[in-house]
Amino acid sequence: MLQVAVLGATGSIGASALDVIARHPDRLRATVLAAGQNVDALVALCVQHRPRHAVIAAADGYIALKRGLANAGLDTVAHTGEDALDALVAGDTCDTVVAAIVGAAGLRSTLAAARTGKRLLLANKESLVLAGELLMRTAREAGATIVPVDSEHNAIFQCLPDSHAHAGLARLILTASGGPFRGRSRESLRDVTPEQAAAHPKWSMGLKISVDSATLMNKGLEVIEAHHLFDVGADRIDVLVHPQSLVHSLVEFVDGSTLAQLGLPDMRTALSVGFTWPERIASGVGGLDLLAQGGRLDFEAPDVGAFPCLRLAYDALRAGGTAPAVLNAANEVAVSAFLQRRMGFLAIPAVVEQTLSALPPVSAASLDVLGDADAQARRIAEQAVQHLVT
Ligand SMILES: NC(=O)C1=CN([C@@H]2O[C@H](COP(=O)(O)OP(=O)(O)OC[C@H]3O[C@@H](n4cnc5c(N)ncnc54)[C@H](OP(=O)(O)O)[C@@H]3O)[C@@H](O)[C@H]2O)C=CC1
Ligand SMILES: CC(=O)[C@@H](O)[C@H](O)COP(=O)(O)O
Ligand SMILES: [Mn+2]
Repeated sequence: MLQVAVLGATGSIGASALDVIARHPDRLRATVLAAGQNVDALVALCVQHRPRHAVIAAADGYIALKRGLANAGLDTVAHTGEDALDALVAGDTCDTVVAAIVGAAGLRSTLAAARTGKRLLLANKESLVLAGELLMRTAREAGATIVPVDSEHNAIFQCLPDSHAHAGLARLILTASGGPFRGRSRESLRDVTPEQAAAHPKWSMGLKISVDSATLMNKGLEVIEAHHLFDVGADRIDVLVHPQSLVHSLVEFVDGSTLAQLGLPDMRTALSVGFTWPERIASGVGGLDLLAQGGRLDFEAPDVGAFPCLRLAYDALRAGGTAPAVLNAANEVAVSAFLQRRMGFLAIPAVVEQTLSALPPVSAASLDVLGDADAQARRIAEQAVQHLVT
């Protein structure tokens, strides 16, 4: 029986992970559920899944969580704070961790899982963008198994089963849906609303990643994520827009073969792979009927003129050091300001670019250096937001 900690349980990935877990009561059990601030949703999940521990990040939610669990007649133990979460992730109530907290807030618990050699189903791409070398080294040294569950990286993972395949690798091709604004000019995006930006054409996801998909920053973060996961340089990672979102990514080999993984756009497939790979279990996702899906697979080049975030991410990866951490932090500030209607959609790449220019990269030697870069970038990006709106 795999004992699973689901971090970000109240989110979109959390829901998909818990759906797969509930389908396999003989093999999978949710023992730890963690969320940010949504106490009611966390208690409801505890009623359904009966974990041993529930963690709410926001300290002011602790009493309500404790009371909610008691009122529901559960013996689930309530916790709050990052130290408590780290201890649970590292402890023996779980052997498998679904890392699905959104943003840099997920780094600490992701690292705690890696440090203690757990099976890590990694959705929280920001932790790899921020501290990829450190996270991969930590996992390697501790013997942790990282299974990427970001759909593109999960596809590549399935196409690269062993070191022989890796040795013959020519390039990775990440597919992108193009987001809700595919085909539009840069100027036409000036007044788009958060609702329009968050309306992803193919995937049902949290707000932050949906906006990232609309700017193509999601694909930029994924290029950096792929670099760390598969140890491939920026020059051998390409992006291809594929509006049907049925081909989840491709791997080209030196002999001219290209392998791809296809399936309906539903994260339960990638999560199922993560739980039991190399064995496959039912995920609840049906098979892919290509004719029913329209009978065609289209591909086009990304438009980096209209969507400069993709170029900024490649630049940050090539610059190295703390640049990806700065890119990530500035993007988190900018997306949040856009969602709060403090600035327009086109200001997102502007804030990221200004922050990157203000903070030249230094060697990302330690977690402290990366933490400082993240904090400085957030301050500078916030100033840029204020400057843009005044
Ligand atoms: N959704 C998807 O299909 C995909 C998502 N991903 C990645 O997975 C991650 C999660 O995405 P998604 O599920 O869409 O996001 P959601 O916004 O739907 O969910 C985010 C989750 O993180 C929790 N959370 C936020 N801040 C904290 C914190 N400080 N401590 C603990 N928990 C916190 C939220 O809790 P609360 O509800 O209480 O606020 C919620 O459970 C992101 O990194 C995203 O890029 C990758 C590929 C696909
Ligand atoms: C489901 C998933 O993995 C997302 O990251 C998805 O890829 C977003 O779609 P875009 O291709 O539009 O960024
Ligand atoms: Mn993805």
